[in-house]
Amino acid sequence: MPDAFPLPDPAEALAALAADRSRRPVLVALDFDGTLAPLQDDPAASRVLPAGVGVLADLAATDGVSLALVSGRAMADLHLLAEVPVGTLLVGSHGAERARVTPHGLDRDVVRLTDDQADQLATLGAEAAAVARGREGVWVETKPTAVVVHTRLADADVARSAEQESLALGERLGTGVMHGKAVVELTVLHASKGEALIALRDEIGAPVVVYAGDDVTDERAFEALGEQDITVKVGPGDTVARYRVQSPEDVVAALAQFRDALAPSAG
Ligand SMILES: O=P(O)(O)OC[C@H]1O[C@H](O[C@H]2O[C@H](CO)[C@@H](O)[C@H](O)[C@H]2O)[C@H](O)[C@@H](O)[C@@H]1O
Repeated sequence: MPDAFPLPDPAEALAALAADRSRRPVLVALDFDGTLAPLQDDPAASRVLPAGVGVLADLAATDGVSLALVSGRAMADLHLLAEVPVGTLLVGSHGAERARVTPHGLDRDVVRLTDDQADQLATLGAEAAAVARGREGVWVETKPTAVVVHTRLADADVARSAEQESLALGERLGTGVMHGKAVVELTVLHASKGEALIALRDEIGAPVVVYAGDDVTDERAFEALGEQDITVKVGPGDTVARYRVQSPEDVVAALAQFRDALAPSAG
């Protein structure tokens, strides 16, 4: 099916960026699920595409490039599943968790909830479990700052009613609500991929950010970036990104081309 909103492929913009040494360091920031890792019924089965593993390692080792993963995943989950190279910056829980991969494990900021927030998380968990109860294929994931109602395995009408109830629950008891791909996420902390990305860019002093993502939460990141940045929507759907590719395989191919174009001028 043709895209309702056709957007150019990022290849040309990435090639121009690679050729321009004045625009370093570049922050290459990537979403995980649906961007580097194809979507799975079981979130524990998600992995970076095999062809992407080496490309990420090469980018992380390239002078003038900082690599970051910016994900809704809980930090521990992201670190375990993504297996990214030392030096990679990790943003988890949509911005609520931050870490850097070191040779000895994660150097991380631990999220501390107030007593009230911990109570709120427990209540959301219990109420979300009540939404899932009796609905085949609906289940609840618990993260340090959120609970997530998953509906990917449910029939369409079951999924729809579970998502509607979850959204209402979030409005009633959550601090934030996010409706992603077959998930409704109910959070007890305000967090945004956009704010996290801008904080990373400022810390690194990157004049250009390359960001790719596939889901509605990635729109917060696209919105936070500017004309000088390269924002890439993965797959179909409305977006404020400037470029589009169709799949995680396309993301890896674009990153490989970027890596190759950077190489001659890296020394
Ligand atoms: O920001 P992301 O890296 O894209 O993470 C967002 C959510 O990812 C996970 O859910 C999504 O991926 C699952 C595995 O492919 C899929 O089953 C689910 O339907 C997707 O929504 C994760 O489970 C969530 O906690 C993340 O917020």
